[in-house]
Amino acid sequence: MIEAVGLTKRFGAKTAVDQLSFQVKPGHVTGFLGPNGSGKSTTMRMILGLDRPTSGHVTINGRPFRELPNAQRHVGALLDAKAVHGGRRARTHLLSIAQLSGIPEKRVDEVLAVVGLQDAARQRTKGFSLGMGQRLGIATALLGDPQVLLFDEPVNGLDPEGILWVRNLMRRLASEGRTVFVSSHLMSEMALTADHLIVIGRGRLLADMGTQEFIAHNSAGFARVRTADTDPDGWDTLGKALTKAGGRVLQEPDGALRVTGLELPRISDLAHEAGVRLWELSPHRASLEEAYMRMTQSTVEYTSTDDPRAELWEPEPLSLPAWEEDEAEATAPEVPQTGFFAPPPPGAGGRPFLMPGKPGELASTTRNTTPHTPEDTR
Ligand SMILES: Nc1ncnc2c1ncn2[C@@H]1O[C@H](COP(=O)(O)OP(=O)(O)OP(=O)(O)O)[C@@H](O)[C@H]1O
Repeated sequence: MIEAVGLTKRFGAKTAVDQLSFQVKPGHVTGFLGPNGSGKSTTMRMILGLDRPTSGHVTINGRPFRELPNAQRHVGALLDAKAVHGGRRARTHLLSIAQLSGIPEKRVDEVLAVVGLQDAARQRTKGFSLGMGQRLGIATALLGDPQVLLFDEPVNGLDPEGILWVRNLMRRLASEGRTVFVSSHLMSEMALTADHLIVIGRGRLLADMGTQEFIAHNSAGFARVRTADTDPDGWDTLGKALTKAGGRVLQEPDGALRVTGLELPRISDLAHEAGVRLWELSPHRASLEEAYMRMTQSTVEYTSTDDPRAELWEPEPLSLPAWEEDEAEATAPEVPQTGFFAPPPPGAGGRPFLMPGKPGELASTTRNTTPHTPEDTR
């Protein structure tokens, strides 16, 4: 297990890591997420004893890295795949590390086979592609058969087959009871690989929770409901029935209704009771990428003027049906409230979510400041 307590690192006036406390537990792939410059690499370097914390501490299986006897046997890490002597052959590179750590030579050939570099074993690494370098870095991390593994952007430069291989490798290592801590900017990949997430922004902890829980907490799903075109009044009848039942109803540009706050079976029952035929009733769940973008948006340091995130907080494009307008006038603040509406499907515009007030406090979506409930994610 990796445990950080109040971990802080300052470089002059710059606080790269700010009072971080978290645990990375064995048996899980824990994703480490954060925008560029948020302090991920600095945190990993402190875990590995390469940077000294300004305050706080971090331990691996109860000990600081520098106090671990024969650390290579306990901890394997890939921080920078390019940190290899280019004139060395891949096998020689691994053999030199193995010999320094008392690891038998046959293990070198084992890890070369695991990462699929047997045929390149005698090539000099300066001729390696980005993907081959990543594979060699992963082989180096696995060399001591360690219980704790750290990977900083392990899928950088890998082709789709390589990405799938890394995903399966991480999951297998975790299923063997190892501690696997991996950073990546590829959200779709993280959603498939990590079962737990630690998210930081500007060096501070933003979230520490299961991947599915993170998505549920930081985005709201909704139901799309379309009434039969043959019944022109159907949407109005249904909208009123859903609103009366406590649902929040917005109208999509194509005439469908977007409903939050009601389960799909309940929407179906209400439509049936109102005598309205449905042509569509579908659940929409947010992606990890959307949840992550919403949570970290105000902690991003480097933003292009052409930032694709902009579409996540464009003015709400949906209209309020007539039966919602009275309620909106009574409850909506003069300045639109962040997190007030359910988010749109990815890429369709929407509003940002509330940011946590202090480190570790969850960003959550609220409607009229009511706490988020699991039902809201339907
Ligand atoms: N040796 C250093 N001296 C001064 N500042 C540093 C040093 N190392 C990191 N920083 C600063 O600390 C902050 C965090 O950097 P870090 O590399 O840890 O972020 P990161 O989350 O890994 O970013 P990325 O996703 O871009 O790799 C940045 O503002 C960076 O400029």
